[in-house]
Amino acid sequence: MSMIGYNSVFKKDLFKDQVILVTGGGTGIGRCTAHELASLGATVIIAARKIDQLINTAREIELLGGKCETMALNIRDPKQAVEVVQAIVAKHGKLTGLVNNAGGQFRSPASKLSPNGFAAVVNLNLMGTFNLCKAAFDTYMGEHGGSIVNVTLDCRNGIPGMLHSGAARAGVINMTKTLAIEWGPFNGIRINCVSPGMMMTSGLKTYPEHNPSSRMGTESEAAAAVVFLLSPAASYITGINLPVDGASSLTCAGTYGTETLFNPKTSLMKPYIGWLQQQEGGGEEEETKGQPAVKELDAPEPIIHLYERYKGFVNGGSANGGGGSKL
Ligand SMILES: CCCCCCCCC/C=C/C(=O)SCCNC(=O)CCNC(=O)[C@H](O)C(C)(C)COP(=O)(O)OP(=O)(O)OC[C@H]1O[C@@H](n2cnc3c(N)ncnc32)[C@H](O)[C@@H]1OP(=O)(O)O
Ligand SMILES: NC(=O)C1=CN([C@@H]2O[C@H](COP(=O)(O)OP(=O)(O)OC[C@H]3O[C@@H](n4cnc5c(N)ncnc54)[C@H](OP(=O)(O)O)[C@@H]3O)[C@@H](O)[C@H]2O)C=CC1
Repeated sequence: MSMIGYNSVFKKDLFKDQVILVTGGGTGIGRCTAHELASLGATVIIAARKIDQLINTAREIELLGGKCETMALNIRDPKQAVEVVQAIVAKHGKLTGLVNNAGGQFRSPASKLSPNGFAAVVNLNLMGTFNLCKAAFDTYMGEHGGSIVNVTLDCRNGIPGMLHSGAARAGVINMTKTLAIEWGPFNGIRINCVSPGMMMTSGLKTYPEHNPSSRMGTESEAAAAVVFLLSPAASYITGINLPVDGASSLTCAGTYGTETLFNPKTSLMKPYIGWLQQQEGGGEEEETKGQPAVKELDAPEPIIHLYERYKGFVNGGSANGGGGSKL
C-alpha cells in the first residue's frame, strides 16, 4: 500500500529560524503581530520610540515562551533605520522579515493643513517605510532575500479629514508594487501591503468613534493578514495590497466616508477570535493551561455607536469636540 505524503505549509514552527523586525511592535497591531510571529517560532525584534511599551510587550512574549528583543527607533530617521538593521544582522546573522507597521497621523480638514503638517505625516508613513525597506535591502535582503509587509490604511476612496495620510499610504502601496518588481529578482524578495479599515486598537484613542461597515476590526484580524503575507504560505504572492476591512472599502464612501451600505446594528459578522479577545474573555489574572495569563496593558475602550459622532468632521469641525489630536 502506498503512503500519501503531504508537506503542509501551516506548521507550528512556520517561522522557525526567522528573524523579523516589527516597527511599532510595542502596541496595537504591531504588538499582536509580534505575538503571532513569536508563537510560530520567530525571533522578533520590536522597535519604536517609546521603550517602555516595547519592554512590556517583549516581556509578555517571553512569558509565553517566545523570543523577543527591543530596540529604540524613529523610523523617520534613515540613519537610525540603517543602524537598527545593521545591529540585528550583526547579532543574529540575518533579517528574514520586516513588518513596517509604525505609523499614524493627526486629523485635519485639508483646508486647515499646513505644508509642514502634510510633510510630517508623509515623512512618517511614506519616508519611514522607505527608510526601513532600503536599510533591509542594503544590509541583508538584497543578497539573501526576505519578506516585507507594509501596514498602511484604507485609502482606496480617499480619506476625508486625513489628506496627508491618504496620500502617504497610497504612496506606500504604489512603492510596494514597484519594489515587488524591482526586488523580486534579488533572491525572491517579496513585498506586500495590508490595509486595515477601522480597527479597534490602542491607536484609536484619539480618533472619533466611527463605524461605517457593520463592525470594527480587531488587532488580531490585521495581524493575521500580516503574518500570512509574511510567511512561506504566501510564497507566490508579492506586490499586492490586502484590505482587512470587512468590505468597507467596497462601499461607495469607503471606510472613512459619511455614508454606508451597511447597517451597523444588524451586522451578522462575528469578530475573529484572536489574541485580544481571548484576553478579554479569559480574565486578567487567570492561569490557563499552565501558561501565565497575559494582562492587556492598554486595551482600548469599547468603541460603539460611532457613526453619528464623525459626521461633522469633514466640514471643518471635529467629530469629538476637539481638533486633530497628537499622541
Ligand atoms: C477624519 C476622521 C476619520 C475617522 C477615521 C479615522 C481612522 C484612522 C485610523 C487610523 C488609526 C491610526 O493610524 S492608529 C496610530 C495612532 N497614532 C498616531 O496617529 C500618532 C501619530 N502622530 C505622530 O506620530 C506625530 O504627531 C506626527 C503626526 C508625525 C507629527 O509629528 P511631529 O513631531 O513632526 O510634529 P510637529 O513637528 O510638532 O509638527 C509638524 C507640523 O504638523 C502639525 N501638526 C502636528 N500635530 C498636529 C495636530 N494634532 N493637529 C494639527 N496639526 C498638527 C504642526 O502644527 C506642524 O505644522 P506647522 O504648525 O505648520 O509647523
Ligand atoms: N487602528 C486603526 O484603525 C488603523 C491603524 N492603521 C495603521 O496601522 C498601524 C498600527 O496602528 P495601531 O496599532 O492601530 O496604532 P498604535 O498607535 O498602537 O501603533 C502605532 C505604533 O507606531 C509607533 N510609531 C509611531 N511613530 C513612530 C516613529 N516615528 N518611529 C517608530 N515608531 C513609531 C508607535 O510607537 P512609539 O510611539 O513608541 O514610537 C506605535 O507603537 C499604523 O501604521 C496605523 O496608522 C491603519 C488603519 C486603521
